[in-house]
Amino acid sequence: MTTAGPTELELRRRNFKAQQSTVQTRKQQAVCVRRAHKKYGSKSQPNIILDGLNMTVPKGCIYGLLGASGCGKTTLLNCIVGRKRLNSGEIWVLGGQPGSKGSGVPGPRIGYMPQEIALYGEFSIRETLKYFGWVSDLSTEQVEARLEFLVNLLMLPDPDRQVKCLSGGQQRRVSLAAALVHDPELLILDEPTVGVDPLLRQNIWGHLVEITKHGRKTVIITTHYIDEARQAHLIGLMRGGYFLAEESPEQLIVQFGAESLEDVFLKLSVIQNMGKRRRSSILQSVTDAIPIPAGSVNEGAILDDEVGEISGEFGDNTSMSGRSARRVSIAPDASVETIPPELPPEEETEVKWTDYLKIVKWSHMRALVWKNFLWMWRNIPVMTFIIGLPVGQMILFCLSIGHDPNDVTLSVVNNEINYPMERCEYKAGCNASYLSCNYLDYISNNYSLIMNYYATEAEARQTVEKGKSWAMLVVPNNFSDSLRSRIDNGKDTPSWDLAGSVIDVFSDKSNENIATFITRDLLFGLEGYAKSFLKQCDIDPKVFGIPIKFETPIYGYGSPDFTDFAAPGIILTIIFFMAVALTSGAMLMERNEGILERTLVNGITGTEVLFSQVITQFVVMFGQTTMVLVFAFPIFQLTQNGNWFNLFSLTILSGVCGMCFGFVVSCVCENERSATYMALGSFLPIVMLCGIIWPIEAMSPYLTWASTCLPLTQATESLRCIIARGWGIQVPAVYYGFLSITLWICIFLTISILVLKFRKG
Ligand SMILES: Nc1ncnc2c1ncn2[C@@H]1O[C@H](COP(=O)(O)OP(=O)(O)OP(=O)(O)O)[C@@H](O)[C@H]1O
Repeated sequence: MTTAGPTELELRRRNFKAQQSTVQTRKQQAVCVRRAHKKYGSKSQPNIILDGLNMTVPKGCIYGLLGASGCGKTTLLNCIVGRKRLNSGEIWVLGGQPGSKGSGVPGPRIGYMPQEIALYGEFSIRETLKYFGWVSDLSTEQVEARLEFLVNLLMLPDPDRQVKCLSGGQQRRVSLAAALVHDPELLILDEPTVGVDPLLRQNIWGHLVEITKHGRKTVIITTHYIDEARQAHLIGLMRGGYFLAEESPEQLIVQFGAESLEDVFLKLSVIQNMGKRRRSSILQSVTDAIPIPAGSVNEGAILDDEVGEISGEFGDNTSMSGRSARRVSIAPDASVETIPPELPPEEETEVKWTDYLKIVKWSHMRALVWKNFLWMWRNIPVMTFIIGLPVGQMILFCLSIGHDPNDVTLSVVNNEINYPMERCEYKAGCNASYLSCNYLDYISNNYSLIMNYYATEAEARQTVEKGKSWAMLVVPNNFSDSLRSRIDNGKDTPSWDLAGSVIDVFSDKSNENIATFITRDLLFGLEGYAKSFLKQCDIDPKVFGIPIKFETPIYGYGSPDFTDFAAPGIILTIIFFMAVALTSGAMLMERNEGILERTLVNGITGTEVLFSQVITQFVVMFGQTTMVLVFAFPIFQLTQNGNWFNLFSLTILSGVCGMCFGFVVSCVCENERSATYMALGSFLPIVMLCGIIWPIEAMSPYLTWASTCLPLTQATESLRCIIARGWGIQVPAVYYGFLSITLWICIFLTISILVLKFRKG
């Protein structure tokens, strides 16, 4: 669609006047790009995308950015909206440099529609527009009014339908509506008409023409339908990192005597290619055969494909770099010298020092937190799983870790009895014939050991060697008599009785834990049996006991309990890593679907995104922590002698710490896969080094030092002190845990904020 007759504004758009390139003139454009260089890839293999590109978008125009796929249009737009950084060059947007304080860019002055859909599939159209409207400081009533208008303009379906249920074309229109909802000064649309039918495309262009009519709004649009760009006031034809031409479509068509813009683009591309090979005489003849309108092409592009400026800059066309000054811009109509007086005023925003102190904006926080909760509400099965998962892990821990092994089999060769003719059974009394049978019976009854009897050592040894039994016990044939002699004679016991009163144990120590349990049971069992036997003989049991007595412990448990030892570390680890997974997952989802980029262009800051996630995830973590603690203590009866508040707050802090680590993971990693590697890669070191499953005192001295600095080490020790010793916050071992984890939260948050701030392009 074209407007009838040249308006004053159109005249202005066509009028160029050579003048000095000053910051002043650059600030007066809607967008002004100078000597832009942007490359991806490494130093040795750079992929140069923008190569000295100049671009001038006057206020109040529709600027069509055209070029082949992959030529760098999206990259250029991302640099303009402040989401990517140039390697060198300058960009001015609405009078300021993107990202500088007070420029308003990124912010609600811009409406940005990225190439990807970048919307929340679970939200309805209404909710989507409400979110983007709120982000841009609109009230709910204003959003509703705009919604009605945009539904009509873009022929959107019922606003209460969910975005994920719409067709691809409908989703693109919702995405466009989200960019238009706050009626911004500068609209940047990356291929808004892809997949849109011709009638609707016409509507969209009609709307763009309408909003730019009064010169207050500016539109930059990329499209693959080159001919629809005829409705733009200016077009930039991009190729090889710079513009082949930057001119009004009518003028280009006239100058090149072409039928369509597509023809112009083809001609310019051929000319540019020929310039690259101008030393070839064969190609030179072809070049000569193509009619080139005088002064209409970027000579620099022909002469030297490394250089890049072509801009016929609106009121600024002498601003060429040394290199690009060799180029000839597409000539403006030099006959017209006047510039209409009322250029849109220069945007100057005063920056107060207090602005630097404002970390978050409450309207932004409201929109973000509302959006996060709405997403959760729409994903109840996912959320149930997320809250239920730590509980499941805790139940598994309580059921599986730290308990004594059951039914451990031992192979016994008792040479005191004539096996298999005779049975080895308990016989009461001081004069019982086989004390070994009484001892083995005592052990079987009091410990979870199963005795299997064999006639020969060879048979018994085979069972151990084949893994059917964990140890072989060999009882000497005169064990009972020798033991009695030992008790009766004390230090005068003959050496044969000393040797004859010893049961030999041959263990399978391939499983250290089970071997240790067997050793413990045999020793404690012997002590227990000896005491009962001595009592039956009216002898003081102390005679046989070792001269050390373990009284009731001051803290902790009578018998070693690994479940209670490991529980504090396990609780903190579960909550920490669930938060890592949840946060990095949520952030990466937003980032990779382009939603985060879009939100940041709307003026939301990385810090606000982080804080909103902190608030939302905190609620989730609260639920997770409560459930985990309920299952660990009241239900599974793990020891808890301490203050519930301290226990709860330290667990929550570990979740917050995990959340902040999740932010770091999502900021540093490009995709879910690298995030998974990073999270998994950190899991085992933390579990191994933080004293969760083994005391840090047992580590090598250097590791002990390193371990002390890790996020969960002090916290685990602190939690152990709280629940096992019942210590309060005033005790250093307890508050060190709180301090260390708080310090880690600050470190992770700072890293995330810095990475979000500085990692662009
Ligand atoms: N993050 C990135 N890292 C490395 N290369 C990139 C990155 N983003 C884009 N590129 C490369 O930069 C070039 C320009 O990409 P860009 O998306 O800007 O092109 P485009 O003109 O918008 O293409 P299209 O019209 O197909 O969307 C492409 O070759 C692309 O592969």
